[in-house]
Amino acid sequence: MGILTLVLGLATLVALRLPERVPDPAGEASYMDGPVRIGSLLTVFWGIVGFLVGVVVATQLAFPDLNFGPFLTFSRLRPLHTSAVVFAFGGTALLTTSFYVVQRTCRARLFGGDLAWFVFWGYQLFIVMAATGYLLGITQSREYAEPEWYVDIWLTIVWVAYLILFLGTLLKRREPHIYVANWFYLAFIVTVAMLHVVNNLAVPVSFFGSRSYSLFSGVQDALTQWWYGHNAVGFFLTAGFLGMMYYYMPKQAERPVYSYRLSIIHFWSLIFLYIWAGPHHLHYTALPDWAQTLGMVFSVMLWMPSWGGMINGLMTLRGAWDKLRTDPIIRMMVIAVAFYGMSTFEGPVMSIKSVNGLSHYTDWTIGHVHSGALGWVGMISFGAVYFMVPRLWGRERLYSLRMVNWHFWLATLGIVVYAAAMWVAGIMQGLMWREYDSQGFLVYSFAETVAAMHPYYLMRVGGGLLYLAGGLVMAFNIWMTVVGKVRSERPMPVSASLQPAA
Ligand code: HEM
Ligand code: HEM
Ligand SMILES: [Cu+2]
Repeated sequence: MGILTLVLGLATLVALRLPERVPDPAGEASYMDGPVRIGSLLTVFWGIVGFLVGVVVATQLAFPDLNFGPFLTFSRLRPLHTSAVVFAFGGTALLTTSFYVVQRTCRARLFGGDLAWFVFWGYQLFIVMAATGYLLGITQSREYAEPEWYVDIWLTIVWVAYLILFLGTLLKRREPHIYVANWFYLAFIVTVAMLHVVNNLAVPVSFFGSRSYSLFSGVQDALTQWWYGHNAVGFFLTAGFLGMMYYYMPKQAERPVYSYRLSIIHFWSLIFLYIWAGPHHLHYTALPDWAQTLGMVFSVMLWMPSWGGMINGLMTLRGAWDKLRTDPIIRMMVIAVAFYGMSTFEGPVMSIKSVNGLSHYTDWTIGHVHSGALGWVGMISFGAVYFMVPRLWGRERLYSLRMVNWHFWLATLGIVVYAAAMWVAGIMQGLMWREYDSQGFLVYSFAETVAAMHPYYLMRVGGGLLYLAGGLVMAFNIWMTVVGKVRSERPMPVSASLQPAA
């Protein structure tokens, strides 16, 4: 609350002292790209912060002595990691790209003038309030919704403003058609608003204290949390990023979307199915059996639209596959879509009750999370930033394409190491927990299964470091592009078949 007061106070002072604004010479005719520029840079910044904290928590799991209390224990740094990557990195990427995409596909300036600045900085303030709370030990202990009531109220205000901004821009569009990317962004904004409000219904203990009590209890509470948690994956980590895919992939490939009809089917089936699948997080709990089965069935059905979307993305490259050799940005987008396909195949498999009986509580889940997170969410965002930055600063091209290539390989290698280590660790863990001897006694104590994880946790630290290194290469490349440098380097190889005949 102190931070909120301080920031709002300072902002008021700045606003009061600001000289009379010179109206933008291009006025309504131009796009509002100020928040998009800062957002592109902050996406990179938050990415690196989030990956760094990820490497720290991964190292703490391998070496528990590295828990330095009370501020830097695993328990406080873990939500710092998840919020930094999902909400700070992913959220800033979503806000930024949605501002960019909606203006261009509607041929309209963002609605509401400075409203966009309020939404942008208001969201950044939310991130800072949430993160400082975690380190101080303030949490309502709901996964992916840890911030307490005072932060939740602030986010609600910002989010409603975001919805008004987005809808307003759609309404004043000068393009008869609403491009499909905007449907995905809109679904993301509307659903996240609903999820956020319901999941955070709580009564504060006092006006000046941070503590509150949830309106729900028992199994209803669990179901509310996982209705939220699962759809946070579906609408925050999936729908919004699909909006990105549907705009930036065709742009970078210079090809139209493979099938517009498929994209509409993809959209409606995805949003209809996702909302029912939450109970797959609560298999074999006190949740009624029918609800668990319902969650499982809808999860398995989700495989279809997910792959429809993946195929639509990949097939956009038809006739342009050679670009995979010459354009590392396209390569980044393709691997993103491939990981989207992989994690949306793995998810339905894990939602089957008998499989979940093995995978639940194990590192298999963590591997699944990160193939979606590092592979899909991370890579598609990197691709979008690489696409936007030269255009936003009026540069002819990025500082270095070869560095994009380095980033691509470092990140891909990092994901593969991370995911492979977690699959082996997770399945081993699950099998060790259920290993009985001929007399019916458990073969392994829990501590033994923890010790068996050590080598895999070390491998994960290695994978995380590679991914982080890729992020640093990107930060350097983006910065050099912004300051206007162009690296003199050999161009990326052109495939032999495309070489002009001598
Ligand atoms: C350098 C890269 C990264 C590393 C080393 C890393 C490491 C970790 C570690 C060690 C955990 C805790 C696992 C546990 O409690 O057993 C974790 C959890 C998590 N991470 Fe990451 N992470 C990275 C990047 C990301 C990214 C980019 C995202 C999302 C966009 C992400 C999303 C998550 C989520 C959602 C969880 C919670 C998973 C669960 O509770 O099932 N991580 N990460
Ligand atoms: C068709 C799509 C998908 C289905 C059906 C699905 C299904 C599942 C299942 C069954 C679990 C394990 C629940 C448990 O045992 O606790 C899970 C966990 C998770 N999945 Fe997925 N998944 C899908 C796609 C994705 C994607 C694309 C991402 C990321 C971008 C993702 C992120 C997560 C996260 C963060 C968790 C961990 C939740 C937690 O326990 O903290 N999922 N998913
Ligand atoms: Cu789920």
